[in-house]
Amino acid sequence: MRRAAVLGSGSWGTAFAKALADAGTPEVTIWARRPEVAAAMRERRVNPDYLPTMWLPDAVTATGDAAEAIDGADLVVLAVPSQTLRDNLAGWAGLIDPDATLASLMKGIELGTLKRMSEVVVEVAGVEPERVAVVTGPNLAPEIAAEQVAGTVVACRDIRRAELVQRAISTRYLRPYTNDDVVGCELGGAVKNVIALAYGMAVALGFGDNTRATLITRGLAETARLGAALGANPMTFAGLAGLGDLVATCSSPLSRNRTFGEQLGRGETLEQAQAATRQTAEGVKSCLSIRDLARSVGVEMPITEQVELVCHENLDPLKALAALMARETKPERPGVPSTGQ
Ligand SMILES: NC(=O)c1ccc[n+]([C@@H]2O[C@H](COP(=O)([O-])OP(=O)(O)OC[C@H]3O[C@@H](n4cnc5c(N)ncnc54)[C@H](O)[C@@H]3O)[C@@H](O)[C@H]2O)c1
Ligand SMILES: O=P(O)(O)OC[C@H](O)CO
Repeated sequence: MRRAAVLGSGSWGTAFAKALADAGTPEVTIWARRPEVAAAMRERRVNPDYLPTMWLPDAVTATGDAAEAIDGADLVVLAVPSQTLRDNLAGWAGLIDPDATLASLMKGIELGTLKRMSEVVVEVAGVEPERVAVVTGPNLAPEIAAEQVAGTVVACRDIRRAELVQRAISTRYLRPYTNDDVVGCELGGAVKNVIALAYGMAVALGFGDNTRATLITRGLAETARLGAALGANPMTFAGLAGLGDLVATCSSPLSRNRTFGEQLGRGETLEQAQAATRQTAEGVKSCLSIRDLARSVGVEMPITEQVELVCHENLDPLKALAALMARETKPERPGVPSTGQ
């Protein structure tokens, strides 16, 4: 890649820009919604709001003008909150080079349309699905920013484009793998946020490692069931985009979703938890769209259903856990995704 635009200056967009530059992309321009954040990045060489301790490489600059960022970019990276993608991209679509690769970093499902982020990109930008890559995996931005070693996945229907993006972010601290299962990789990233909310609630309520392991394992089971119903390869969920990201997000106090779940578990209301959270905990909105998506294909997602009730119907998290334990008993059947287990 010669020139990359990173649209969104949150923690992941900023850390991803560093990875692109460290991997050898000569020009990386971050677009920030607030011009003062762009100015701070240009002048002070840090993103003061999101990653104040990470120095931006020389190849990275920032602007508040999306057209300036996108101009001439052969890689356009989308890193805004999922529910804002449609409106933002509508303003950017006409600026994107006809052969540019679009890479989505977002982990959510759109409310209302129930579309994955790459589907929104295809629809709004009017591009072929082969031009859209998804980058997802166990990638807590502060750890990548600190050059802590991690794997990630670049999923794309066109394996040549997946390899282009793979090369563009391959550094001594980030090891990308390609995958052609876009559906599975995206669902892994979106659903793990919801399971991490449940995990955070369990942590705050004082539950131990048995509870936590059960939530991770059954959370992965319902993710794989949804994936199988939507045409994903069930084995994707055993990889970095599935189990890897789920474990990282649930285990890490750096996770916004797990932290938000802990706040709910301590008895805070949705509004109180939102007021204390400056960054996006995608699972709070995506629990609604993922629940609806599962229902639309007749898949049971009991943890997701309970998380939605806690977040949006004020259900006591302890009652949500009790409801999960009171479900009808059944065989486990690991590795055999079906709709209703
Ligand atoms: N932070 C991470 O560790 C991480 C890692 C992997 C994936 N992701 C995913 O990447 C996406 C972006 O997350 P993030 O952590 O970089 O930042 P974020 O979600 O907290 O916010 C992204 C940026 O978008 C801006 N923003 C907020 N509302 C906006 C709007 N209406 N229009 C345009 N911009 C707006 C914010 O100011 C911020 O600069 C999310 O989908 C997230 O799940 C995050
Ligand atoms: O901070 P979270 O909960 O949005 O998680 C960040 C990343 O998705 C982890 O891979």
